[in-house]
Amino acid sequence: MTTTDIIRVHDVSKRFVLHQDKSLKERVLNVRKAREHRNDFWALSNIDLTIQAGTTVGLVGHNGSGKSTLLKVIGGILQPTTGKVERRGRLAALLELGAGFHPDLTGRENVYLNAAILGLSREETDAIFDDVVEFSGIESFIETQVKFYSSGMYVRLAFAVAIHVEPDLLLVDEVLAVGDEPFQRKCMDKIAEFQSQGRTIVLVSHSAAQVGSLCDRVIVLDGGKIMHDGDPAKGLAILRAGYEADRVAHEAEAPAPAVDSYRIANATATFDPTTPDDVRVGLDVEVLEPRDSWGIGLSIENSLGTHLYGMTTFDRPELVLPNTRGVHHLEIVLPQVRVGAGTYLVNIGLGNQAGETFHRIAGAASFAVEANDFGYGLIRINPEITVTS
Ligand SMILES: Nc1ncnc2c1ncn2[C@@H]1O[C@H](COP(=O)(O)OP(=O)(O)OP(=O)(O)O)[C@@H](O)[C@H]1O
Repeated sequence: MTTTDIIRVHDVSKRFVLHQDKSLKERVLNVRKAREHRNDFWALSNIDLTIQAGTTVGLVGHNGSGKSTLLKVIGGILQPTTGKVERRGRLAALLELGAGFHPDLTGRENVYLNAAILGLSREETDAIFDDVVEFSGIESFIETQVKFYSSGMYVRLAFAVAIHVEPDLLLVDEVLAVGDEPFQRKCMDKIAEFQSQGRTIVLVSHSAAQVGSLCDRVIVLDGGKIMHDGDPAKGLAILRAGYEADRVAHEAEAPAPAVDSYRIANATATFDPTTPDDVRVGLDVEVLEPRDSWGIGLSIENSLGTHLYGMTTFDRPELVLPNTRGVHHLEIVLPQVRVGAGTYLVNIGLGNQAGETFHRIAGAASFAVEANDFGYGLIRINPEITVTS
């Protein structure tokens, strides 16, 4: 390790053994054959990485890609099957909900127990105790056994302890998502303060916004292997592309919707950064059986499923849509769609004002925004920066 390295993960693989025997009887009968019945599963394969002190690293990936396993291996909570992990400095980890807390002890007793595990003396814990309780915001429950805590209360107390023991390295799994919004904001402020103090943070998050704004490095895991290690915007783009591929595969499996009067025959969407930032949606609608009236609904979502925009033609009463049998081509231009880099889905539905749906295709078309103008995030901004004194 160089002096600035705080973690070094060297060729680490982690195998879990999944036993397939279902019943105790089967297990007793198969006691000799147990080895034949086990299924090895590699949750991590040949992971190499070095984390420098003072950096904030985000671990992202699909469910089951190995993020939590890697975080636990980094934290020494799980031993790798092969390879080794070197670590320096004081470590505080917020992993599974309730991990590190004894259910029969009170909040107060758990604070002392946790702090002791993290290397603090009784006097040192006395000195931080009031701040821990104040930060957690659960003063009135501090003498209650933690088995009676809600999941939010667990996380509040665990995070409060973790940040007050002055760790060099903070590991945070998805647990923070459990807290309510004001508490999450308070945690984010604290994490930002940690960053400014030069501490190291490794976090697992499903929130692209959180990772994009906090991390200076993103590691994308897929099937226990590193797919990307480095630039956060690129990492998040790779992750989104993966979600999009899954969605397309899922759509392909979905049964075709019932169609009676109107049908979406074709849909395309293109993004043109030169126009500037127009999204052009081309739509072929086949009128099979004309009704009194019909309209189009359109919405845009990102590949993490966040709904960004929606409209219907019913809100434009002056618009007259063709209503004779045959295929009609329409174009809907959405100007100035200043969304950040990523792939976006266009959902289209045909129906009437009474709420009847004739045909709807989720993800009827998609468009890609290649790059951000400057910085990163859900929207694209090109800031003007001037020095005024
Ligand atoms: N103790 C265990 N025994 C057996 N398999 C395990 C164990 N822990 C994790 N796994 C498996 O290892 C794989 C990786 O799990 P891990 O929890 O690291 O994924 P993750 O990326 O954090 O997922 P998520 O986003 O769902 O939290 C999963 O397939 C999981 O089922």
